[in-house]
Amino acid sequence: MTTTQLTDHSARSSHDTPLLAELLGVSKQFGKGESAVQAVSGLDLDVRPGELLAVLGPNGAGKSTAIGMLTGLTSPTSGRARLFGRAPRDVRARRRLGVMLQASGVPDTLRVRELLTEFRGYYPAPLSMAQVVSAAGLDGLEGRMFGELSGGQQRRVLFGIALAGDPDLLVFDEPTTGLDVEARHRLWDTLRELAGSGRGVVLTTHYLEEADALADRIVVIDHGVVIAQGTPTEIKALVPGRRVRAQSSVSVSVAQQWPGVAGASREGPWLVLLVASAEPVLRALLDLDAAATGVTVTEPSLEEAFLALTHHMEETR
Ligand SMILES: Nc1ncnc2c1ncn2[C@@H]1O[C@H](COP(=O)(O)OP(=O)(O)OP(=O)(O)O)[C@@H](O)[C@H]1O
Repeated sequence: MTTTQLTDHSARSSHDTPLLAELLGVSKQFGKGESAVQAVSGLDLDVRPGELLAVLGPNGAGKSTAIGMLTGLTSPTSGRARLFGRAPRDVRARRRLGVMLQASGVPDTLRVRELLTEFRGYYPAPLSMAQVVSAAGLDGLEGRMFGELSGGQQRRVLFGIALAGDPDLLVFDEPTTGLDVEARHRLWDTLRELAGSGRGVVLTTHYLEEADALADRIVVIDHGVVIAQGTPTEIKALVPGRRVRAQSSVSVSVAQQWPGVAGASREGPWLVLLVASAEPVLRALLDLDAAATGVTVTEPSLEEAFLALTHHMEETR
């Protein structure tokens, strides 16, 4: 996945629609009665040209379901999905969309070149074979059968398939899962290039690091609803600023009552707190337990910050 000469789409996208795709109060229920699962509840989402949008959330949050409704794979139980101002299943909208899903359904016995030729054939103005091969990092793999490729190579082919039609909007469901560090960073470069050329790019990810490194905007979904959205800086500002660790006999339930404590846990003798601001918490800790030792204050990892955000929302819901 190297830098390639992708066509500029900025003029193309913005003249006909300010939003490439939109979910308006969509809900999705799978099954009925006791076994019903409410995967998504009243969710709003929009994607603009030239924007890289990361949809973040824990397992089962509703990310894939939301993406499925945006791309016409699934119909909402209620609410409305629009793709280029049309119903997502309208072929005129679908022609401008490229999707890379987690599961492929691609026949193992087809060769990479055949696959790309077939998918390019579905679109009125596809990228050239050379552009797809270069953008997806498939040089040298064109003659290989899909089923004989490694997991990471197969992901790259799926990426190439998503790009084949030269779409205005690209949707990737966990595109970097299974890629090694180098391949992941190369894919990031290509995703940046795609958004930089005026296309809209939506990706779901579990990796905060990835969303932080790439996204113009992050939407955090949990239990089928949007619990936060904004730039990476805005999202990080929503979550607690410090991690306080101390050997202390103070219980987790007592510490949770202190102002600004968003998360508290115990690791053996250690009390671990995620806090908005360290000073008042340190004061409360030492007031209650003058014998507390080994006190440290550090930046929380993004993982901890994210868990605190989703957990906090759960408690206040
Ligand atoms: N076809 C289906 N039939 C029944 N339940 C489903 C179906 N698809 C999804 N679900 C349920 O809907 C909820 C949301 O699933 P979804 O796949 O959208 O989550 P996700 O955020 O993409 O998760 P992950 O990160 O694990 O991929 C889950 O509880 C899941 O079990």
